[in-house]
Formats: sequence, structure tokens, C-alpha cells
Amino acid sequence: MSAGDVAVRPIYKESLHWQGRCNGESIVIYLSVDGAVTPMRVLESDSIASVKMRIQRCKGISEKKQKLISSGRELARNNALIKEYGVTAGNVLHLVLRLSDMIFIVVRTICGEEFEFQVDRYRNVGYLKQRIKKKGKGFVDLEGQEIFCGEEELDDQRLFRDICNSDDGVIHLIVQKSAKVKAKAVHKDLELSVVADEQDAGENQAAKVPTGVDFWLEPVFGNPEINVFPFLWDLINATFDGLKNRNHPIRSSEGTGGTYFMQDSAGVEYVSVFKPIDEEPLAVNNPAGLPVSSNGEGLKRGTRVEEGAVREVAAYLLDHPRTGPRLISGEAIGFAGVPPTVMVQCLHQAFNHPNGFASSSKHSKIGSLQMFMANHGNCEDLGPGAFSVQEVHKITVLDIRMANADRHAGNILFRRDAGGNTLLIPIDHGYCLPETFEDCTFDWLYWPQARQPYSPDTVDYIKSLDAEKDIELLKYYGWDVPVECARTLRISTMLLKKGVERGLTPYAIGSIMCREILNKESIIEEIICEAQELLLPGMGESVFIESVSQIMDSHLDKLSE
Ligand SMILES: Nc1ncnc2c1ncn2[C@@H]1O[C@H](COP(=O)(O)OP(=O)(O)OP(=O)(O)O)[C@@H](O)[C@H]1O
Repeated sequence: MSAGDVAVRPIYKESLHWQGRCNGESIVIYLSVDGAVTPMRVLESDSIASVKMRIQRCKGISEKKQKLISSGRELARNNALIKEYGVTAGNVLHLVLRLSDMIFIVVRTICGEEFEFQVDRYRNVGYLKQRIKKKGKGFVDLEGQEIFCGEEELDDQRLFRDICNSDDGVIHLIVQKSAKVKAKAVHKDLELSVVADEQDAGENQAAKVPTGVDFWLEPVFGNPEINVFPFLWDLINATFDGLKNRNHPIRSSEGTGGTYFMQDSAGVEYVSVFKPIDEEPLAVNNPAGLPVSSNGEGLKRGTRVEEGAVREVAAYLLDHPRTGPRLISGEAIGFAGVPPTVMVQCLHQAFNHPNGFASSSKHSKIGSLQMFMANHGNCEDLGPGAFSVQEVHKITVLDIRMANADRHAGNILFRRDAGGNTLLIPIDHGYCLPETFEDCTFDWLYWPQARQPYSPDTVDYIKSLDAEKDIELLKYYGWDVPVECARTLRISTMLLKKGVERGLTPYAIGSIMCREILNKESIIEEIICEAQELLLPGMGESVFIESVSQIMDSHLDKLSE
């Protein structure tokens, strides 16, 4: 996309131009936010982090909440330079905001009682009152309850999204318990603080939606012989009941794709998360307005647009429980805790239908339906010190196996249990099993737990992994795994297994998979390249994999000397 495609706003005082920077290597690029475009002068040697800092200074958007995309690629590495991503004069940087959905509310009464709530920004004040009533019996009389913000009375229909409109997602209200509940300017002792935690083109091949219905949901089977696990049926049925009771899907403010929270039949809790393939980043109906991919490649190298859902399901299927394959044990949650995920088709007006909506199969969407996991935010909000070694290690095993190209801390939710333990929940696996290792990044690489050796239990789990069986399993579920993705799985599983045999830590293994700097190949890429050079015409995949194995051995032996 060139600057000519968009209307450019005049440069105003607090524009994104550098003040007093030399012109030597400076270029003008364009920043596009929600369709509004602002010119921005940068140096080609500026890092992505420094560009984000400038956007933060000029536009007041925290750099943590910024996702920058240029020419169909996410500028994911903060330490990489603008020029390394190939950004040149006149290019457009698309800024996608990652607003938090979940808001933590601490209600403190004058008597010193305290109640904690977690709501999302699309809930209203009436909903909070219901929650207060349920939790704090006798705390307030729901009938007589009124909540104020400053001098303004908040009516029951008011959404937290509209109250919590500051970028850092924090609202301070006051509760004055008199005959009524009142909220006004901040006062420490009487505080109700609302803290936002950081936390139709796609016509499908699925079965026809019954005529005359305005919503629909059913699983999509790649293989008609598959028996859907009972817990997945429960998930599908609970989601269906929510739709039947007119509790519509609610779009998440986070994320670059269309992600919808599906409500239960009472409209009180979320039961699942639906991600339609035609709304993925760079897909034709992406609600964030990102340009459509020019070559079908997804936001991360080696991934394809509209294949996010199949990868989400694959990550779940391959997250085998400790006790053995799910097909035998029937256990819902696996070693790493990927939430149960299933492929479905869903029809609803609330999804993004830029060309209009009609109750017909044509407008139903294929996508992944994942169990909604109650959480207290994501790992971007906490320092890694809060997590146990085992919790971090389970994520590292998953990411290494799946060669995850999108493991930033925001894609790990956390939940504290009553005993104060913090459980990590990995989500967002749409960029797993890429065809190449180029974009593999693991935020946990820099966490201290990654430098600890795996426990004997974890080593046993890793030893039990079998990439060939995994590929068969994915095929059985109907994903005709492309040869390149199967190769990725074989090589990453091999690396993990060989690594633990030599006592390597997740850090050591992960470092082999990730590029240290953007344009320098990682060790695993070098190994693959070396093996490719040895490959003679007519040699099959197994010979290639054997050659990778031998080269990998010699690299690892050197490492562990
Ligand atoms: N299984 C889940 N349980 C609870 N919340 C979830 C779940 N999956 C997603 N979410 C919430 O929805 C938000 C958006 O989801 P997700 O990160 O998967 O979307 P995305 O568009 O793929 O994001 P990204 O831009 O990080 O690639 C998450 O940040 C999280 O808050």
C-alpha cells in the first residue's frame, strides 16, 4: 500500500516528526490508525522500539499496546531496525491497538469490606450491580443502588468501555455508602477503583445451515469418523444455548483478528472464544481494517491467511495430556494447558459482514471455537518472577514443539488460585507450525525459569513425544498437513528431544530456534540449509530428515561440550 492510497492528515504541532534530527538517512513514512494517516519522519536506523516510544509520546498510546504492521508483516521484534524490516520512504505502518478486554474492579466499602470483580469492557453498570449482589450479600441493596462517576450518575445501561476510556484502562470512582451508592472524584479511603488489566467472502464447504434461522453453530469435521469428545460437545452446546437466548457474540478489543467472546445461556459468563478464518489478520473480512495479504502469506513468515483456525485446533490436539493420548484417556486439558479447541461453523449477524448479512449458509463462518478460560490477565502485566518454573516449562515445551511464531507474553493468560499459585494458560496458536522457522520468537527466552533444567517428569513427557504419530493424528482429524509444516514439526520435536537428552535448558534449545537478530538466520535455519545442500534430486523426506538429524547432533554436541 502506498501513501497515495490514503488521505493524509496535515502535519500538526505534535506531529510524529523528529525534532532536531539530522536529515542524513531520515525518511518519511505514514502511520495509519483506524484509517487516519499521519506522516512520520524516522531514521532508517531507528529500532521498532524507538518508533513505538515516539508513537507513545505523540499519541499517548502505550507502546505495549501497539502492534505495527507493514507490507503484510508484523514488526514484532522491538530490537530490530526499521530498515531491517525493509520499511522504506513512503511505506505505510498500520498501527493496531491491543486494548484490554478485562477490567478488574475492586469495590471497597466505607466499612473496609473489599470485593474483587473481573468484568470486560462491554459489560454495563447493571451487570456489575448483579455481581455485587451475588458476591456481597447484604452489602448493598440492589434496588436502591446508584453509582456515580464524578458528578455523573451512571445508568445501568452504561458500558464500562465508555467509562474506562483512558489508554491505561484505569478508572477511579468513589463509593459513598449512604442511602445510595455513589461514586465521585477519587478519595483513597472511599474508592471503587476500576483497573483495566493488561491483560463475506469466506464461503465455506461446511454443511448447509438450516433455512430460516438467524444463527447457527455446529462442529466441522474434516473426517466423518471422528467422535467429538463429550467436553467439546458441552462447549458447543453451551455456546449454542447462549446464541439461542439472544446473547450475541462480543468482539474482543484485543488482537489483530476478529475474536469473539461467546456468552452462556444466561448472558452472564463467557463460555467460548470464536475466531473466524475470514477475519484473521490480512484476511478479506479482517475487522481491524488491515490490508488483504497480497500473496496469501499470513502475518508471520511461513503461515497462510485463513489457516489460523486449523493451527489453533492442531495446537490443542498435539497438547497431549501427561497420562497419554487424549483419544485414550479422554482428558480435556493437556500438558501445556491449551484450552480445548474445535473447528466449527457459526452464523451470526454480530460478526464482521462488510457486505451485509443474510440468514444463509453463505454468511456462516468457519473458525476455531475455544473454551473461554477465566483469567486475571496476561503475562505482559506481571514480571516473570510470579511464575513457577514448571508453569513456564510447560509453555516452553509446547512452543518449541510447535515452532510457535507468536509467543509474546500477551498470549499467555494467568489465573491465581485460592492458594496463591499462578497457573499459566497459553492461547493464540494461529501461527504455530509455520513452514519456516524465520519468525519463531519466544518471550520466555528471557525469563529466568528458561535457564533452569527440565524436571525428570517433563523430560519423560518430552521423551514420549513422537512427531510421526502427531502428523498422523492431525491427518486423522482432517488436516492434510502440508509437507513443509510436517517437516517443521519433525525438526522441532527432534530438537527438543535431542536437547533434553543432552541436558539442555529451554533457553539453550529455544535460542537454537530463534533468530538473535532479524536478518541473521537462527542455528536451526543454518542446520536445515546445510541439510538442503546435501540433498540430491530424488531423495525423499526421510533422507532429508536423517541428514538434519546428523547435522543437528554435531551442533548440539559442540554446544554441550
Ligand atoms: N481461550 C480464551 N480464554 C479467555 N480469553 C481469551 C481466550 N482466547 C482469547 N482470549 C482473549 O481474547 C483476546 C484476543 O485473542 P487472541 O490473542 O487469540 O486474538 P488475535 O487476534 O489472534 O491476537 P494477536 O493480535 O495477539 O495475534 C486475548 O488477548 C484474550 O484476552
